[in-house]
Amino acid sequence: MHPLLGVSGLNKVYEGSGRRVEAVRDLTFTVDAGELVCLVGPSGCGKTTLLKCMGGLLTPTAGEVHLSGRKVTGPPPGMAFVFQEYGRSLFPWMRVADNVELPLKQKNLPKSRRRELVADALESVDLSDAASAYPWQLSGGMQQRVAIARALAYEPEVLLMDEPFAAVDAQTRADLEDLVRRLWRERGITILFVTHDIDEAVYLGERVIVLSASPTVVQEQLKVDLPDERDQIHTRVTPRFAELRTHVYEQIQAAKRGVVREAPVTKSDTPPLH
Ligand SMILES: Nc1ncnc2c1ncn2[C@@H]1O[C@H](COP(=O)(O)OP(=O)(O)OP(=O)(O)O)[C@@H](O)[C@H]1O
Repeated sequence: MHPLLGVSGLNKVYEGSGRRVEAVRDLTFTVDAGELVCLVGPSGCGKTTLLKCMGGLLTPTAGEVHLSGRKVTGPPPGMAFVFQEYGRSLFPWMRVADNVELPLKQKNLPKSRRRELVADALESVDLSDAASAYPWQLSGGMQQRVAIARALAYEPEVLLMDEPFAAVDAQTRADLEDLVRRLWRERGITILFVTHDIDEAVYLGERVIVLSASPTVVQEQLKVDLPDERDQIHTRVTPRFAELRTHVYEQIQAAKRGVVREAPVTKSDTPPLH
């Protein structure tokens, strides 16, 4: 079976204004259909660059991205994004429902189907009653839920999320994390979630891919063997959660010092239970 998403030998060099930055050196990993994978790495390690290459928004200098066996050369129809800056990703002059509906207009769906998808997505993020509000009338967390609804309504195969909760307060963030896990379980979407927050990566992911400092390679892949049912109060205080987060933390520290593990990439590479 082919993985749904494949990144092979990805390299990205930015050149211009007398500056040459090798943001991503050599990245190879795959994501299976229905997985929820978190990518975590030090600040500036090229996470956004990687997601933009995966989403066909940037052309890699070398290497390839495949979605369902097809090479990505531009934004693929089966992918949706949620970015960190919800304030900039929603149109302030459009009502919530219109913001959610906008990308669907490219899909040539009848108006009635579009309305159905919008209503369903807003209900999923618990915002049905905000359909006719403007984004600026909502809190930051609510605006990010609108951005999530817009991505859901599009019915993507893959959802790419780039530090989507970095700008909201801690309590809202916890709620949004639980929302992502719930939507993932209910809808069976494949999710690639980028974060620099180690706890968030371990709490959310079924697998964590640790990236090195720039120029970036995969430092390690770690299977998160926490129970499927997770909750903010109990999961985060389990000994296993602490072990996993410590392990990822150590890997990131090693990555910052430039120590790459000798056998970095195995899916079953989970620190032993103590
Ligand atoms: N358009 C660009 N032109 C030149 N250099 C760039 C460009 N975009 C990113 N870079 C450089 O590439 C490197 C990786 O940047 P990127 O934004 O991908 O990292 P990141 O891991 O997402 O960062 P953060 O965690 O701080 O959001 C940085 O050194 C950055 O300065």
